[in-house]
Amino acid sequence: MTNLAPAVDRVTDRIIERSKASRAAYLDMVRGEAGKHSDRSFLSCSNLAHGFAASGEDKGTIAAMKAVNIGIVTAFNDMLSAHQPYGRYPEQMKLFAREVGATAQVAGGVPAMCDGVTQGFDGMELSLFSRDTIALSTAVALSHAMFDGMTLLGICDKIVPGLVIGALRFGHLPAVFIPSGPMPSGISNKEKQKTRQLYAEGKVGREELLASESASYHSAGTCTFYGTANSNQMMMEMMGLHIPGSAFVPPNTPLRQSLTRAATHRVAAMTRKGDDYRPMAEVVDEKAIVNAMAGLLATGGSTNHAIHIPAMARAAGIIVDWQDLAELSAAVPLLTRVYPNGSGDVNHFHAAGGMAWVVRELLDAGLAHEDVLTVAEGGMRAYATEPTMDGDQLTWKPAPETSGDDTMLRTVANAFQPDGGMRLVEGNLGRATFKTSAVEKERWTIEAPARVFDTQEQVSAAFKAGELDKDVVVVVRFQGPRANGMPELHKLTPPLGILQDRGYKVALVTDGRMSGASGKVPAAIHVTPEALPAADGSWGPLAYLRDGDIVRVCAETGELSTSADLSGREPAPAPQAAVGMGRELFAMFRINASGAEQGGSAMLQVAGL
Ligand SMILES: O=C(O)[C@H](O)[C@@H](O)[C@H](O)[C@H](O)COP(=O)(O)O
Ligand code: SF4
Repeated sequence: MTNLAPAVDRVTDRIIERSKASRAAYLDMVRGEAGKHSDRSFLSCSNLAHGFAASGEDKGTIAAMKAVNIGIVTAFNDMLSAHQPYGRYPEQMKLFAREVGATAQVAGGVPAMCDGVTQGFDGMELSLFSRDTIALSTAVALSHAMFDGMTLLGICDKIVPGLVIGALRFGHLPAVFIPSGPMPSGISNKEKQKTRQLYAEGKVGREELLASESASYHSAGTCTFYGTANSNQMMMEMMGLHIPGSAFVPPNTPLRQSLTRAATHRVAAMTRKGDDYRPMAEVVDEKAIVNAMAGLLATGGSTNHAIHIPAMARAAGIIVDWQDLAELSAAVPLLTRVYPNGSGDVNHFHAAGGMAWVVRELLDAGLAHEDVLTVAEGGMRAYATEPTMDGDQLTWKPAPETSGDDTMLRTVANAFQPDGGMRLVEGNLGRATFKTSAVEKERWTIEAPARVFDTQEQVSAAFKAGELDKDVVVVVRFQGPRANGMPELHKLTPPLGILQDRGYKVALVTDGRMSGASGKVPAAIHVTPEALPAADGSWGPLAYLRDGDIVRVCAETGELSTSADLSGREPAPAPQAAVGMGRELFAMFRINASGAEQGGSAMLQVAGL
């Protein structure tokens, strides 16, 4: 085993030390649950009868209490192309479970928002808190306590983080996450972006735009850009919660079905009923969280994980912050360029060597922990292999020795950037995330007069009126968790990209989020503290900014500041909380939300996690 890189060792030790009390409390809770609820023997006859009444041919097996019963938590719906294949999974998984003398039941469903459907509209203001809604729904499903193990069916943005958070609170059970795979590649992302910019300039109409979008997002499976959904799949590999190499195998293929079968069999083999008990609580430890961060940085993954990783970690009693991420980013090189960080998509990435390549490179360079418990036998090294069919047998082969495409996938020794895709920028405007992997290096430093907006619609109107045709730092505030649920402002990418293409120096500064698919335009996002006043009445610095203030964003020096003297200024009036599209129902999530760096969660904050 390779010696760990000093930064990985240092950050891991710091996280372990910082988390000592909270991690011990978490593991005590889990051990207590394992004693009380690790199978259904504590349930009453009436509870049990209700629990297996509709289980058909599995009833006798479940009632006999001897066989493993697997709980399936599913995020199936027709809205997410990535989740649509899940509709048929439970029936298949019941067959697979019976193959090993086990049973499976759908414990419950969880909601799933497609950020692509809600992007740019009111529904996007529910997106971040849909993660916690998913965690709560996962707990409701598993609270039936009929299960010896659990399988989680979810892929996209807030769904995997929500499932991880919810399942961790049942961490006495073994867990395997089961993806469905990316859709076949459509038109190139560059073509898609070009048509979008032409539409934003009024040079093509909705008909051409819809044709282009539909040629990109064209069938079942995960969208193929490397956004939050596919960053989730990378993380599940890095955390050892997938069957190795499951992340990017296409849907509706024999290999995909074999991986789903293997996942079902694997959960059945890891319960307390057998001799290889692997509770999720022990798989997701500090080293697994560091491995997830290392994978995120090495692949230029979604900035949303600067928020979700702290939240998932807290659910396991582990406290991480943006300084941890920044120090790892300085040590973990960028090994991949997948759109929006390059031109190829996840199908090309998978074909070029994929996650097996990334894991091998990170392990061999000591940039990820090898001595971790995973759901696979063989620990983290097993994830440096890729699954394939040998006849009808599922088998694994080592990652390729040479990259299938070195414009997309490289070794540590020949990385695209010596550091990871994400930087911390901070100063008198707060702390923020800056994704360097998707922005040309000459745009990492922008200093220009600010134009300050309270909504993304105001930005679009100013763009259309030609008011932004100059060097400008576009500030969009009151977009934080407590203000309006911290929506993604991804619709700003085309107009700001046009300004950039016109030769202007442009940057975005916001307490909101961007899509994992956002790129091209330098952006300091997740600004914390957010503009809206905290519970103690203190306003975030963005609330005091005015048009014309000089703002400097610099990913090289890690700076986010203004030369304006904000002292003595009155804050801008905060917008009223919106109603409609269900947003009023999420007021309790907004009022109690923690800052983005702590995970942006009312649920975790109020639970004291
Ligand atoms: O974080 C993400 O990855 C995004 O939320 C993504 O899931 C969303 O669907 C984008 O909006 C897709 O990009 P387009 O909107 O450009 O299609
Ligand atoms: S990747 Fe984004 S747009 Fe695609 S299905 Fe998932 S949530 Fe929807």
